[in-house]
Amino acid sequence: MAAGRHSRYRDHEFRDRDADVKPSGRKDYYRDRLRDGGLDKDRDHPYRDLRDKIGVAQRNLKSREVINDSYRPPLSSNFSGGSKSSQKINHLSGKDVDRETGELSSGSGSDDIEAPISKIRENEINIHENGNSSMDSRKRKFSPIIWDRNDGKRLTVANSSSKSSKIENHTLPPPPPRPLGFIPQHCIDSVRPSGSHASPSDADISVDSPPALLASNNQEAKSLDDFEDEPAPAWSISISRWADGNSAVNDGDESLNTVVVPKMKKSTPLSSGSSGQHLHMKVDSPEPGEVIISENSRVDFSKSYSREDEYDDIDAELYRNNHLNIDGVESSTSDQLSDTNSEEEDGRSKTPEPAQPPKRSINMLQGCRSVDEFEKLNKIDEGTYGVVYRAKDKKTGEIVALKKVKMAKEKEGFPLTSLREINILLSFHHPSIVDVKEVVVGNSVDKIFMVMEYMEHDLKALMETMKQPFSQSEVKCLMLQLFSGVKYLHDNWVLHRDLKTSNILLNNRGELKICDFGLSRQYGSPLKPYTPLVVTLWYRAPELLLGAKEYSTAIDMWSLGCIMAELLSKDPLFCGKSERDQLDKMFRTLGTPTESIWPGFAKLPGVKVNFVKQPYNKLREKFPPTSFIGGPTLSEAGFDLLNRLLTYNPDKRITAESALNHPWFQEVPLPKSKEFMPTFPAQHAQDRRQRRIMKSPDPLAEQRKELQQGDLGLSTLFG
Ligand SMILES: Nc1ncnc2c1ncn2[C@@H]1O[C@H](COP(=O)(O)OP(=O)(O)OP(=O)(O)O)[C@@H](O)[C@H]1O
Repeated sequence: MAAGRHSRYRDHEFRDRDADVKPSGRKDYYRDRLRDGGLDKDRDHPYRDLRDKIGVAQRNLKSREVINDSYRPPLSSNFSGGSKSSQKINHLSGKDVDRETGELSSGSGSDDIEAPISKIRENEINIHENGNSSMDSRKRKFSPIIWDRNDGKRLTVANSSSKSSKIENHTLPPPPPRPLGFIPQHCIDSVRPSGSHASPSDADISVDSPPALLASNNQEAKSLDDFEDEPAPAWSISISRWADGNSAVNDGDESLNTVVVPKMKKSTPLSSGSSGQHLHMKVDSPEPGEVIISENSRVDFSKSYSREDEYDDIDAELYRNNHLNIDGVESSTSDQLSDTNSEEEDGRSKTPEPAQPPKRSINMLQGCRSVDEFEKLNKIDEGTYGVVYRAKDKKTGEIVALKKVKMAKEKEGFPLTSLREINILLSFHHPSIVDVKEVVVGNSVDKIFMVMEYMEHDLKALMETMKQPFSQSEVKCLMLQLFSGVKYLHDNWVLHRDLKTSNILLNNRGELKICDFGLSRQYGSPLKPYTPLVVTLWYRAPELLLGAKEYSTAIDMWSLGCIMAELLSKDPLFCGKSERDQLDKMFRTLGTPTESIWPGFAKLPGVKVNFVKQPYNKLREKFPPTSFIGGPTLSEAGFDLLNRLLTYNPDKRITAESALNHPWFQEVPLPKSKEFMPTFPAQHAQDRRQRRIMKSPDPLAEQRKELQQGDLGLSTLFG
């Protein structure tokens, strides 16, 4: 039956697989609605091992595997989800049991547990199993060793499976070693002291200009880069902190945290003999002890190594400035930052240098192809961190998305946000996370592009073209994929921190993928203060809006609640114009929180502001069980899930794992199979952003504005 329906579907419904022909998506969409709850047991595995096609990425992937194998401790099987012991633990603990501290899971949520919902997922919905069989071997290639950052000792993993039906497991395991990104193994080998098992986070990279790059750049020099639609910044080394090239990078602290860009002018071809051209940067997501925020939120690696541990990153820097402002320190941010810098410089000159870990060098760009190997088709969008193009791989004809790392005003190094995004996306493999195939370079190393699988839509732009919102079964299909992707992120100690409908991509095979990891970061235990200025305003959790100093995976779950509501109604749930307005709108709908429903609420920095006092949760009015006026409706179970996502107390907010097992997904209408999701005309030729009607204030734009104003965004809430 299902197979028959499947093939009929294929006969009738054109899927825009090559992304170049426009199907009559609207017609398909409404016809598909009739198939709500239709199940398909005869599905293929859409997960395509794209990296196998891409030589560079494949090599790098292999490198990461080898790297991590070399770090793998005897405990590793406990993390794999495949060992008997871990199965036993999971069976004993049951599906509601909190995830074990430090457990690494493939993200399916059903690795080891036989539960009705996992059967549905495996046999009917076909969302997770696509990743499962392959995911076991393709999950993030991190070593499961947990490192204590302070002393570098290996930590054991507690089998604490405390049961709690009310408090959701947002407790944090210690972080894993940092991903090594696209670092070739031989480079690691060459710099790792023999027998050393130092945490990868200590590693440092030095980048030589790759032969492939050098060759291709000769060709590139002939013509202007196709993808240059903005004047490329002349990345003048002379104005860089690291202008001194080799001397700078070999100098004390700076050698550990420096990005040095080759001495190269825009159209100067690299010569194959340019062995002196190095790009030095930290291997990992540059978090601990290395970042000073500059005007453009870029990495200033040169100053950072000796920073205090608790203020060790761009987030912490922002947080510290917030904190100082809260305490009433009167100084403009720029003053503050320059003061901080000079203090550190002073400190460095007075205090004896601590022993530095051994320097590690790596050839980061080795093997990168040239962007000339792609034909630009059109610009898709221009965001805060980059311009995204639709392009065609000239060799394979494959349509891809190219995200160009924005460095327009970049004077001082590679943007932190992009570094994190590249690192995370290259090390993550999950059906619900956008796949970055490789990194390619333009005619100079200041033009770096991420090559991603092309997705026809983002949910924001898509919903703006839809006359009706998604049906409940479609929303279920989308939310299951979303929860699955977010569970994978959280299981791997990453907070996305910018989940919103424009960062959720959908292709015409019904596959949803999370993109834009520019604000994401690894988190660890104990929590450190991070900036509350993350997450686009409309999707920002109340604890962030109220200035909580520590936050966790629950912030992403709040965003998912806003997204679920938006998918059901087609309109953003809370469209605040400012932080205060956002809270106001939230409280008017969900009720003003109290200390009894959210212990600790009264102590949050923002609570002193007088907000509307509204004692009732009126969310049900927006999503009633039935509607005679055609508004969005939601069953009891659906409303329960939405309420659990939009729970004020972050400790009680539902986790991605629990959400995947929520009864809403088991009741009719059942989640629609991806195969039966509607298709929509791909509007390739249009810049999605220009089409957007409603935009939420962007967190990075906010941060910049507030940095310029020197009040770091607290003026609205903190006086
Ligand atoms: N792989 C992809 N395929 C198709 N479109 C994509 C892809 N990746 C991103 N896009 C489009 O480009 C837009 C911007 O991408 P992205 O969010 O990664 O950039 P950004 O500069 O970080 O944006 P923002 O300012 O919203 O944070 C997305 O909203 C989406 O419409």
